[in-house]
Amino acid sequence: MSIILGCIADDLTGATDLAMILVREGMKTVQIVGVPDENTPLPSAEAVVVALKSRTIPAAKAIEMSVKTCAWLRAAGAGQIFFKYCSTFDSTSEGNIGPVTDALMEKLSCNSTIACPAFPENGRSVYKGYLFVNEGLLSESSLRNHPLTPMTDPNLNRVLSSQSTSYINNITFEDVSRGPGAIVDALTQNQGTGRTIAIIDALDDHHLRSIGQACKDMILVTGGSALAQGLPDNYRAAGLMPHQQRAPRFVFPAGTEAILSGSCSEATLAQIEFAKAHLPHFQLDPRAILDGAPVVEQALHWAQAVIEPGTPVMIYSSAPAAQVAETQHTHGRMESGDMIEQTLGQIAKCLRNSGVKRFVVAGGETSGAVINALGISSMEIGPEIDPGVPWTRSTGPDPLALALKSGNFGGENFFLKAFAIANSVK
Ligand SMILES: Nc1ncnc2c1ncn2[C@@H]1O[C@H](COP(=O)(O)OP(=O)(O)OP(=O)(O)O)[C@@H](O)[C@H]1O
Ligand SMILES: O=C(O)[C@@H](O)C(=O)CO
Repeated sequence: MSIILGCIADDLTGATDLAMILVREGMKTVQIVGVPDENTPLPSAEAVVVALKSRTIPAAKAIEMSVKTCAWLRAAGAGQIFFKYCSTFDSTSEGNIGPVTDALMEKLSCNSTIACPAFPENGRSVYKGYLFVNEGLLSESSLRNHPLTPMTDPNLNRVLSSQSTSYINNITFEDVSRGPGAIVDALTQNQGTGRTIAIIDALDDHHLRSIGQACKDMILVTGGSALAQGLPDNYRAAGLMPHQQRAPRFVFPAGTEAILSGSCSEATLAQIEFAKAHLPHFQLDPRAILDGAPVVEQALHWAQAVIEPGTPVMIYSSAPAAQVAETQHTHGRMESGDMIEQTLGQIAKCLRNSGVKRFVVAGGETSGAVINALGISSMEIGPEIDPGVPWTRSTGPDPLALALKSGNFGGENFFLKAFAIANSVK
C-alpha cells in the first residue's frame, strides 16, 4: 500500500496527538519513531506520522532529520507532507519551526505553504496572527515559563520572521470565514513574492476544515494537529481512500502500570496533585540526579515495594517554575533537562523489565526519552483519553501500552482516567 499523507512531528506527544486526529477522521495511521531509513519497514497505512525529537535541538540538526524523513515519506508515496509542531508554537529562538519549514519547501520545490498552530478543542486559536491560549495571549499563559522553550511573544509573524528566510504574511479570519475559495484566493495573491509562509487565523474547527480543503493541492502544510482534520476529506473526494472503514481492534497488554512525568506544565502539576491523593507516588530530586546520586535504583526499590496489579505507581520530577529556574540556574537549561529525561528513560526501562506493561508518560521531551530508552520504533493508535492524547500500543513482540501526554493537555483526573479506560477495554 502506498501512503497518501506523510507527517513529520517535532516531538513524540505531538505525533500521537496528530495520529489520533487522523484516525478519528477515518485514516489508517501508523506512527514511526525516529528518522526512518532503508531498513524501516513500510507500514500498511494511509498516513504515516514520524515522531522526531527535533523541537529543542540545534536548527541544523532539526533540518537534517526533517529533510531525511521527508525524502523517505515521499519515496513511500506520500503526495502531501504535513509538518506538525506545537499548538503553542514552542520553539527555541533560532527555531526549528522556521528553518525546518524553509528547508522542507526547498526540498519539495514549493513556494507557498501555511502555518496554523490553532487547536480550538484545547483552547488554542489564532486571531489576526496572534496566538491565544484559552482566554489570553500565548505570552500571558504558563507557556512563558516553559522549561525549554519559554514563549514570550504571541505575534506569530514576528516569531516566524525571526527564524525563517521566507516572506511571512497573514491571512486573517475575515478571509478564512468566507470559506475555502476565499482562502485559495488569498494564498494566490502571494504568488510572485518568492517563498512565502502564510500564517492563517483559525478560531474554530469549521475554520480549520475550510483551511484543510483550501490546501488540497499544497504539497507542504504546516501547523498543529487540528489543522489535519480537514485533509482526509480531500483524499476521499479524490478517490484515494474509501469513505468508510472500520478501526482495527485495540488490545491492551496485561501487566502492571506506571506513570512517569518530567513535564512541569501547570496542567501536569495539577494532574500530579490530583493523582497523589489516590496513587503511591515518588518525587525525584533533580539536584540528586544532577549530582549523580543513584536515583534510578532508589526509585525502583521504592516502586518494587508498592506496585501491584491495579495499583499504578507514579514517579515524577515535575516541579513548579521557580524550582525549575533554580535548577537551571545552577546546571544549565538543556543540560538539566537532558539528564532528568535520561533518568526517567532508565527508570522506564527497568520498570518494563520488572513487568510494567502500561505506561502513562507526561511531557513531549520526556516521552521522547522514554520511548528511546524502551527501544520502541512504531506504534498503533488506540482510544482517546482526552483531546490530543490517545492510548497507543507499540508494534512487534511483547507490546506495551503507552499514553504519551503533551504537557498542557488533559483534565485534572487524566492519570486515573487513562487507566480506567485501559481497564474498561476488553
Ligand atoms: N524539576 C525539574 N527541574 C528542571 N527541569 C526539569 C524538572 N523536571 C523535568 N524537567 C525537564 O523539563 C523538560 C520538560 O519538557 P517536556 O517536553 O517533557 O514537558 P512539557 O514541556 O510539559 O511537555 P510538552 O512539550 O508536551 O508541552 C524536560 O527536559 C525535563 O527533563
Ligand atoms: O500541539 C500540541 O500542543 C501538542 O501536540 C504538542 O506538540 C505538545 O508538545
